[in-house]
Amino acid sequence: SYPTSIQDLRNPRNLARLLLTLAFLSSLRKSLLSAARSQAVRGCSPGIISVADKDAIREILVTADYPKSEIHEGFELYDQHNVFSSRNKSFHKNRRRLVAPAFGLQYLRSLEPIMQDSVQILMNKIDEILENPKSVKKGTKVLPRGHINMHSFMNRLSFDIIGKSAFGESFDMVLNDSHPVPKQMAKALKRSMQQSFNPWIRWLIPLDRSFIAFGCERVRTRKTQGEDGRRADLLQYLIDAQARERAEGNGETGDEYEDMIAGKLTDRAVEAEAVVFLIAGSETSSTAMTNTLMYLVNNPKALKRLCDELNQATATNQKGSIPTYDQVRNLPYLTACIHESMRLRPVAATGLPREVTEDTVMGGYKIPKGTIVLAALQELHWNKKYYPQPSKYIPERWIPEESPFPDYPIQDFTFYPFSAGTRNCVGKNFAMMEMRLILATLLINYDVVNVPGQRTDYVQFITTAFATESYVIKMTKK
Ligand code: HEM
Repeated sequence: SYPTSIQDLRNPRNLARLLLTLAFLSSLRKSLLSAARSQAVRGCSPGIISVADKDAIREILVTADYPKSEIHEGFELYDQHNVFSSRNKSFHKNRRRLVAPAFGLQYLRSLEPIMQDSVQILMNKIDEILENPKSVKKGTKVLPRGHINMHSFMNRLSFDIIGKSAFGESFDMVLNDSHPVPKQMAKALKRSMQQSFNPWIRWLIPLDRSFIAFGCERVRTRKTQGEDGRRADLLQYLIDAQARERAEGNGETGDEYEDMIAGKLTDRAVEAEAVVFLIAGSETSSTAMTNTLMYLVNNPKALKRLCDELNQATATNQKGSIPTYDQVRNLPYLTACIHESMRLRPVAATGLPREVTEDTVMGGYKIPKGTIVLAALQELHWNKKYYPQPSKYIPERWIPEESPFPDYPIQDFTFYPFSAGTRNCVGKNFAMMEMRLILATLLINYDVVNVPGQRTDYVQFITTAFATESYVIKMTKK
């Protein structure tokens, strides 16, 4: 029942109802006006199109390099552009120049111990559950002996690794699964995507951005510790880059807005970039690792061949130990298995939106200025012109001398799991190192077997995720 007279409004619940309705109507009016405006601009053409043609995708991402769409502003943290969200090319160029060296192979070497320690903790936890299936967190479903929810553990492990790498502190998700930040973040990102398409939702449920405050607090603590707090990690790289910029006379002017637009590494910018690493570098890696394990347990021949390769490469290691990155970085079959799973299930499956800046023609269609285009990566990766038997997991197709499809060598510009062009994934080397080390460690130390009858369909908010948030594998210690 809505208020019908001024007197009714004395009741706070009625007043709240009226305000909520007005907010909703105003937001709806805005959405309709904006839709009408775009329709007027474009005539009858649609506002958003999904593009799967190889040349058109290359044009979107590389040659024309269309700017990211307005939706990316949902990733601005504390009104700061950042390397992921920015739509401004000169800002992005400057910020990327400052951030990218942190992901150079040289610097990543220093993160190897972080990854190794984290995967050791994971192995300890898996061993504990194999011994006693009830030792999962209270309230979590107890699975039959030997069954491990790999989706959950990959997710928790990738948060621990990025927590340690970007903030110097693990979330201890593998151990306790109770830190509020990963859950808050996942929820906020999902909602932020929903809000981008339905702005009125923000009136009903405001975004919980407490995970950003957490990240900023950690950055400030590290900075106040000075040299005593120095560690070899991504955050330290940003802090050192800021000091270098200041020492070279490229520091801030003091005008907050000007500094932000110019891409200067202000204190706020360092905080924003560290939080972006957390957002961009957690669920992406964990989904890619779960996908690879899922394909392997469903393809025992490929699994056996990979285990043989890994065992041979680490034959001199003690039983139960973790390989070094040097032992696993150049293994062709491991790389092929990861590539094949990222071909079949790229985490940015539908592509992220870009905006066409001038009238153009793509694949024979006129595309008016202002249209949002999505590079449909999964469609491209499943095109049988480039990948025969596209729905099958065949790692050998990535090894030219062994490919069952010698007439179909892998072509350039048909595989974009990390996107391409100026906005490609800056964390690609980090992700590949993490995936190689973790998958190798698990497969060297455990026999893994498929548990049939599970749902494996997925949904996409910003990146793809298992719809059931679960994928169980049967494991036995070797
Ligand atoms: C398997 C794991 C990963 C995949 C598949 C992946 C994929 C991608 C893709 C497709 C983009 C382009 C997004 C767009 O077009 O808007 C991207 C951008 C980005 N990724 Fe990753 N990513 C992964 C891991 C990581 C990690 C571990 C980090 C950091 C630690 C990271 C940091 C970033 C950043 C900062 C950007 C924005 C780059 C820019 O616009 O200059 N990613 N990633």
